[in-house]
Amino acid sequence: MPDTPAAPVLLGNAPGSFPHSVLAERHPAIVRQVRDSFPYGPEQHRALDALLKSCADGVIEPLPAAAADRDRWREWGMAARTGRSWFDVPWLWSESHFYRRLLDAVGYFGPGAWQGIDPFRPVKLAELDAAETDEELAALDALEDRPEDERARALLHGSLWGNRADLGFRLSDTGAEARAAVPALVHDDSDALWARLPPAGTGTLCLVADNAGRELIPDLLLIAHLLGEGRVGQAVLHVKPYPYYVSDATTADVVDALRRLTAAPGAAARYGRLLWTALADGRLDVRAHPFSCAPLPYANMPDDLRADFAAAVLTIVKGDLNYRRLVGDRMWPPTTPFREVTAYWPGPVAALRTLKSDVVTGLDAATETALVRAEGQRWRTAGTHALIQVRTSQRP
Ligand SMILES: O=P(O)(O)OC[C@@]1(O)O[C@H](CO)[C@@H](O)[C@@H]1O
Repeated sequence: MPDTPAAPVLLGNAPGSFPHSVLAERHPAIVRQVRDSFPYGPEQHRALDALLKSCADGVIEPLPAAAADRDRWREWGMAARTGRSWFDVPWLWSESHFYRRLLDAVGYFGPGAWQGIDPFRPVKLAELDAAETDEELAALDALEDRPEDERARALLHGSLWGNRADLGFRLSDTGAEARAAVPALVHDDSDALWARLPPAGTGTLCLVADNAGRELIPDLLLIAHLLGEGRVGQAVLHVKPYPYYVSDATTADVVDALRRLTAAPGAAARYGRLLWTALADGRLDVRAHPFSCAPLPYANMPDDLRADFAAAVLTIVKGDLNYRRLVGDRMWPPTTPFREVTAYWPGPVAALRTLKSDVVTGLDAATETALVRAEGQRWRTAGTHALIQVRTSQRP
């Protein structure tokens, strides 16, 4: 980032700030929801109590000696954070570590009978089964006789706005779903995105998924369209290796979404079958890299992941958290050029995101002024605005 001095890293220690509210209010609400979702035993209830206490007024403890991922967390900066308040370390690190601890508390990492049981599965499934999902799938039928580029654009916007379907966000902001979205994007590089995905394209698309359910379904539909219409030869879907940020997609969620598609009537089932076949013949691959749950920005990504993204004609990075990791979780002035903060990314990259946290880059000054005039700073976190940002050249 040659011309861009680094902005301050976001911490959670300022009462009244959005990061502080996530640590002080959203995390306890998540613990309550998880506790109510399963008939956990006394050991798990005790561990959840201890986690609540630690998050409120305790410090970050070392991982258990037997934890299989101790070395990984050491590489991810565990030593420097151990013994410090959850509020005083980088917010991204603190949040990410919270999910690691929550899974530990409910026995997800085992050994034992609860090993591998996703504590968020009931809320994810409820969303997948909702009537709104039926309506969204039925709407695909009306698209079928539209020209290809019109379908492509509709599916891109479906994937973008699907990012509002974020269960963690809704838990701490109960009015979020009812609030009307503002359809005009705060930044729209979609022409540059389509230029990377021309008809008769043979390259590989990477899509770094965010939420399961009503976000993952439109992501899968977009992938199906691009494969089916020959805009890409292959696609790689990056998901989380374990449950994360409540509704983030794992491989199990991909399977649930595909089953939902193939069981639906009409066009939805055709998209589902296309994807099922593409998985079988290798045109679609699902990866769950450990770094996808790392508490760090993507600038720290390991070489194997870097090679994946370098080989893609385009990587689409979905959602708010991935955006924070893409540009660095910093309080950038909103007019900081997106191409500069993503200059480290090894290939062309596109961000599709609804705005649900303070971090934003790449806006023009007039847009920022108009947003502030209309909403103060609320536009950054309300989840009502969205953006499509693309950086195609390697260097700014
Ligand atoms: O990545 P997503 O699902 O779009 O949003 C993630 C989110 O709900 O969680 C974080 C705060 O916990 C913020 O980045 C944002 O509010």
